[in-house]
Amino acid sequence: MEKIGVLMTNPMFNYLEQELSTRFNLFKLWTQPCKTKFFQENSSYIKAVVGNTKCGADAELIDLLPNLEIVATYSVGLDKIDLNKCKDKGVRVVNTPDVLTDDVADVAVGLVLAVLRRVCECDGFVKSGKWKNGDFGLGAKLSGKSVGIVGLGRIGSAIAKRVEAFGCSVGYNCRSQKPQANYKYHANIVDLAANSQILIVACALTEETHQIVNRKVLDALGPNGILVNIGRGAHVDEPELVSALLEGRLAGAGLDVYENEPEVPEQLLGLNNVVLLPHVGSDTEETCKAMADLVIENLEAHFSNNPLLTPVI
Ligand SMILES: O=CC(=O)O
Repeated sequence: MEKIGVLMTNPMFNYLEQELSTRFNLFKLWTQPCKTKFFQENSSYIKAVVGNTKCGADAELIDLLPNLEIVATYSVGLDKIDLNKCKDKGVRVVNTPDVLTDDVADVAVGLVLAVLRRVCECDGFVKSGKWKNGDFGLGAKLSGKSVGIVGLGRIGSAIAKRVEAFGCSVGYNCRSQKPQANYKYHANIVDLAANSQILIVACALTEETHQIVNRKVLDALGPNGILVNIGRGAHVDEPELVSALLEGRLAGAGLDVYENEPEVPEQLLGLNNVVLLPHVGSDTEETCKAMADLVIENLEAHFSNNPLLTPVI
């Protein structure tokens, strides 16, 4: 029987690429020298798209694929998929929730500690031999601080659990209050920021959450406040974040995500009170394998007419 056509939008984890190519007729979009010719010749064979946080399935791609049945993203975030278009066209959508929750929450706490305890600066201090000339300065304490979490979904809740273990008080902002959550709910993010020493962004990127962290929020967090973002770069008004840091209206930031990855605002590169990661929240061997397996299992379930494991649509 002819193998089902699957289009991968850009390079991902090698294991995923290999496993897909043993099961499906795998087309790698990034290897095609002429996209127009590629789609003219192959679009009718493609029944599935595998995307990720860099490139998913926008309206243009979906329209180019008349026999598309399913979009599987190798990510929990859905912001690179035109969900309305998928709904209209009856295209199923799956993502990789749960398996990455712990890793992303770990990175959020790692960023908080790295900023407060100046871990990267300390590392540079020792490696450059400066320690021989005198002691390193002081950091700030995490235990007992107030932490505000924007988005109390799977990842936000995992972060809350972790910072609770540090003796922190937890508040959160979400579209609606979570009846099960034992944390203080703030219907307004400015309110949450005003009552937090550390603000952690952990929500999904949607129209409503685009630049949810704006100047007002940063000013409410204040000159002793720390911002950590493990959601999406577009959650934060980046120029406002840069100004707040440069003008001392914010104490520091820990970022794993940026609006135009892999571009990072130039001014952030020279700041000691900022810790920058290259969008690696879920990038561990264990979790990437689990995410890849979930993509494959979802596709296999779909093409065998079995229920999807992690359906979005
Ligand atoms: O950013 C990572 C993801 O959405 O999985």
